[in-house]
Amino acid sequence: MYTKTTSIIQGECVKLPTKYGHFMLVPFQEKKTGEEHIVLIKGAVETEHAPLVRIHSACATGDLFGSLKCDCGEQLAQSMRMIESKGSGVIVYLQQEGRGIGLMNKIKTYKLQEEGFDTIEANVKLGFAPDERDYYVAAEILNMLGITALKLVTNNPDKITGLESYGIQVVERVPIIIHSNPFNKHYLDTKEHHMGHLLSEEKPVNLCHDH
Ligand SMILES: Nc1nc2c(ncn2[C@@H]2O[C@H](COP(=O)(O)OP(=O)(O)OP(=O)(O)O)[C@@H](O)[C@H]2O)c(=O)[nH]1
Ligand SMILES: [Zn+2]
Repeated sequence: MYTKTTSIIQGECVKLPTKYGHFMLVPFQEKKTGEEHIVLIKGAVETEHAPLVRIHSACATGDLFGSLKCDCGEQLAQSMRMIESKGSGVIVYLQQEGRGIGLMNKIKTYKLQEEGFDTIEANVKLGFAPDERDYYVAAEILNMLGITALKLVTNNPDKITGLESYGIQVVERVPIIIHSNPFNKHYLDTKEHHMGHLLSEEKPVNLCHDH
């Protein structure tokens, strides 16, 4: 169960004008590991009941270089556009490269994928679970921002259960519609059919009518 022991340091809050809109940026650092995470905030989210939030796991290849092998870069851009057009929301950018296995290992999985393994098989072949992520740090950051309920921008049900296991209430899932390309089609099919990602629905799903 989530406890309020703070294992994270919050840094200075500064303005970050971007091509998607104007945000405030706050860095966070885990005390134990030194790992750094980035939060972008738009609007007075601490006063909203359930602000729009995107929890995004780092993907250097997709987010920085525009790789077509995954949907990460486009999901991040769409989330920022969504928050900008709503006028408020939060991006929590977590250092969880390669679904938590790190860059070196993710690239090893890419090598295995070039040899014909899918994204799950490649992780397992290296001795990892298909997804090694945990959302404790995300929950802690959200708590520090005064956010205990939110609308989550995601297609991944594991993120919802992961956050809820640490006491964050996900009142709605807001899907991100991504169109596949020849380089990520197999990856997206695997996410949809073997990892439970909800890639075909188009409407926001209200998960919580009675709270
Ligand atoms: N191990 C591994 N990680 C990958 C691969 N392709 C992308 N990733 C990582 O997968 C993660 C995707 O992060 P997100 O986009 O936040 O999460 P998601 O599980 O796709 O869920 P939503 O985007 O919220 O729908 C990032 O950490 C990427 O680095 C791959 O083939 N193997
Ligand atoms: Zn990616």
